[in-house]
Amino acid sequence: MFPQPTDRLNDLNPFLALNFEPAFEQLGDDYYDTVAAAEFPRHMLRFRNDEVLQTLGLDAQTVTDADFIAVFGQFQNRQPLLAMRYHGYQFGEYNPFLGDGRGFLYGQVRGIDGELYDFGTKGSGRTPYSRGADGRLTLKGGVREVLAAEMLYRLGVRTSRCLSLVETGESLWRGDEPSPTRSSVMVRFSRSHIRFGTFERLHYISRKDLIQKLLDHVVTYYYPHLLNQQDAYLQFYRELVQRTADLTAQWMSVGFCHAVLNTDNMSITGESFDYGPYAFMEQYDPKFTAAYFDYSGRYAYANQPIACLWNLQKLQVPLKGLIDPFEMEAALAEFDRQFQTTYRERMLRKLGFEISFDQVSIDVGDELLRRTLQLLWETKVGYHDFFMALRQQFDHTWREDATLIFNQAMNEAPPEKTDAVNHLLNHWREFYHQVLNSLPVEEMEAIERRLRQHNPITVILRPEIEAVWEPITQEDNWQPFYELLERIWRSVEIQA
Ligand SMILES: Nc1ncnc2c1ncn2[C@@H]1O[C@H](COP(=O)(O)OP(=O)(O)OP(=O)(O)O)[C@@H](O)[C@H]1O
Ligand SMILES: [Mg+2]
Repeated sequence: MFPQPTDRLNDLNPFLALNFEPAFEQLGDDYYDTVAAAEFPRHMLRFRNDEVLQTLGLDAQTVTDADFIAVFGQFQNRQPLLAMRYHGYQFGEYNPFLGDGRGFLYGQVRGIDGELYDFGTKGSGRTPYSRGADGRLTLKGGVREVLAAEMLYRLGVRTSRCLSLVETGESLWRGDEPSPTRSSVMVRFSRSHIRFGTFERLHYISRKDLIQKLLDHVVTYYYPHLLNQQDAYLQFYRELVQRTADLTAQWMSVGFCHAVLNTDNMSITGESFDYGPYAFMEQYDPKFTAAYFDYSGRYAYANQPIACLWNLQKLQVPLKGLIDPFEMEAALAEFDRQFQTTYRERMLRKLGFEISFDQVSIDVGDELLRRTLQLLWETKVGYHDFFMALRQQFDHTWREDATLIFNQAMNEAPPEKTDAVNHLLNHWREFYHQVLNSLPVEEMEAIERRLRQHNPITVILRPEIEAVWEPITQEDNWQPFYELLERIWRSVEIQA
């Protein structure tokens, strides 16, 4: 049933014919260990990301499933495979025993956009950093990461994506999944796997020379516009602060809780990756915590900005021999403003509006946002349900008559809450009505369009994910998973 790898020669397998650029490899072996991939008993391609193939300049029609398996399941004909070395702060504690313990950097290539990308594996076998663990990824873990990355990508979050997921035919034992459970190997397509923790390790081993070399590498490959500029290192840090603040705002606006914001899961490109125990929150709840082992709520939904800020502050330690610490602090002080600006902008788009001098002012926008969050909090209406309802029910008549706003929704609050809820809702309606009326009538179309672009009609709350996992685990039925992916891809209208 499953295609098996053929003997296509290197130059016939489109992946092996790509022009690999050994950027990280050229840094030298202070930064990685050369490792071998595990040999798996079986290879079943469960997911291939044909959209990513486009970024690679490949025509999906010419890439067979067997090509995927040969390269991203069997790891044929490619060396060296590099287990990257890194440390990290995990839940606030420094851990010097990390590193790619179940993955490696398979290779790096330029996309047709001119950017350098990593193929990084997860679940590809043991390495010197496996610490007694099996080096494997559960199939469910792989499925969850595919879904998160595709959903976030669609919602305009700067994220890595999964290029492939191959089921590998082994039985794994895990404390957090009914075991034995199935195994997989995933290949991630990412801007970079250099983590904050990659720098932290070099500081820990007191190698300022290696820190500088890595910093030069990061600027050259990921911040090339800063090359030859004065203070390029400081500007890199400043831009990373900005990108990370933007990323945090992107997560928050889409109701996403990453759950494991350790410094080994923070990319120096400001891209989001490593989707383990993440969750999209059902109802607006600042304290919502996704990882069952996060007892203190350190990485709760609303703590994400402070957690990322803390991580950026920790990154100053390895950088401080090369960048003025006062300047870094000043750059970090911009985090909050950047976060607020992006969060406000994204949330107002979800409400249909654009902040600008001839549209909605910052003050009005902030007031609308405050009232919206209060309404969500008090009514406990689903976070995504609310915005989905806004998208689906929005009508031009709302501009004429405030009582028509949401007249089909949110009448289902528990009886004891009805009065308070109605009161809040009425206030919200009036304010929304006022904002609509402050704009020219021609804006109504644009508002409708924004609502379609920023509010997904499909979300992947835990029940949705479990609903596709059940048929896979019960009867090896992958259809619901593929259907969910289709719905994710169609969940928002793509901006022209
Ligand atoms: N099953 C495993 N076998 C070996 N090492 C593991 C395993 N699971 C996790 N690790 C190691 O534990 C640390 C934290 O793992 P985490 O769950 O954050 O994901 P990951 O494996 O790091 O992958 P990535 O961060 O690239 O998504 C890493 O050093 C990782 O390599
Ligand atoms: Mg990780």
